[in-house]
Amino acid sequence: RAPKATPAVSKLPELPAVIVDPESGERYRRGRLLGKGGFARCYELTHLDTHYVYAGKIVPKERISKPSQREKMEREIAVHAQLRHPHIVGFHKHFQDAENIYILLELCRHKSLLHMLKLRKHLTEPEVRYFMLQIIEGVRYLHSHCVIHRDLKLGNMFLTDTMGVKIGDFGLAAKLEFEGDRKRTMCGTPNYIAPEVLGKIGHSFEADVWALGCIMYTMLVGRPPFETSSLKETYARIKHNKYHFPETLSPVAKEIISDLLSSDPEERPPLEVVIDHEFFTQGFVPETLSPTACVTAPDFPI
Ligand SMILES: COc1cc(C(=O)NC2CCN(C)CC2)ccc1Nc1cc2c(cn1)c(C)nn2-c1cc(Cl)cc(-c2ccccc2C(N)=O)c1
Repeated sequence: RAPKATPAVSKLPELPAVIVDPESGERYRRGRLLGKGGFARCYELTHLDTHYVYAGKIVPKERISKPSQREKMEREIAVHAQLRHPHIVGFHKHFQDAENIYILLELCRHKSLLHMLKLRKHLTEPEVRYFMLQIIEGVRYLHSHCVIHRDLKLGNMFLTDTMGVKIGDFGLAAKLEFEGDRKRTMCGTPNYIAPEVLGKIGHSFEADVWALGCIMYTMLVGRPPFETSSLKETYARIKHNKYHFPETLSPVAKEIISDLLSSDPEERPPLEVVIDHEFFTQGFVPETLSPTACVTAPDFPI
């Protein structure tokens, strides 16, 4: 029998070294590839006049040829463009040319919490207090603007020069249209998916609170609470709320994480209650963190 032909994956055309915004004529030098996510490739883009450096997400139009893919891209831009907050990644502008869609975002030079955790294995409680308080402020801002992020995860928590946290990647975000509105579908699979999203019974802001519980557990323990080698088993553990705490975790950390990981969305505390929990009020919170210290394992527990 003739050998099976390998499916041809269309090779993307080389991107130009200088990218021009057709409407404004502004030019950007394309620097190094920072990473890939979904259909996007992310490069350092330097404005040739101001020399300002952006994280430029570039999406080839041929990769989003279906109407549903185009609508998803347009929704991500529409949601992110309206947001402005110290703990939300800055949205500068977007434009397109014949081949690509370009989204210019705030560059976060210390990458993300995912990169940091990979170097550190797990973080200390003071560091988790420092990062969680900023992430919670960002999520409170989103919810106050009727936006559910729906894919809060360490890889979307970007770190600035001063180790500040900025929430990014609004590719799965949704805007609720009215009080009590609930979403029943989602195109794409969040990393820390809540039980009500799995059960397709309708989800809202509480799905983000669940993800915050997963993020906090992962930073302290070094692995996600429901992680297994099989997606089916992971989903079964989420549905049955099956996870364990290592003995090393303090009782207050266990208590707030358990609240955030309540199976019933209505039992998860509102974020204004979370920040008043003893874990955040009774423990040392660093004013600042040093970039170098953060990415090297401490010799002693701080
Ligand atoms: C200097 O700033 C950065 C350096 C690096 C870096 O050194 N990456 C190295 C990874 C290993 N390879 C071999 C060499 C490059 C990563 C992110 C940076 N900053 C940054 C990225 C940003 C944003 C703001 N700031 C925003 C907003 N979005 N993204 C963004 C966008 C997309 Cl499409 C992918 C990813 C992405 C990059 C890598 C892994 C994971 C991801 C991910 N999906 O988050 C990130």
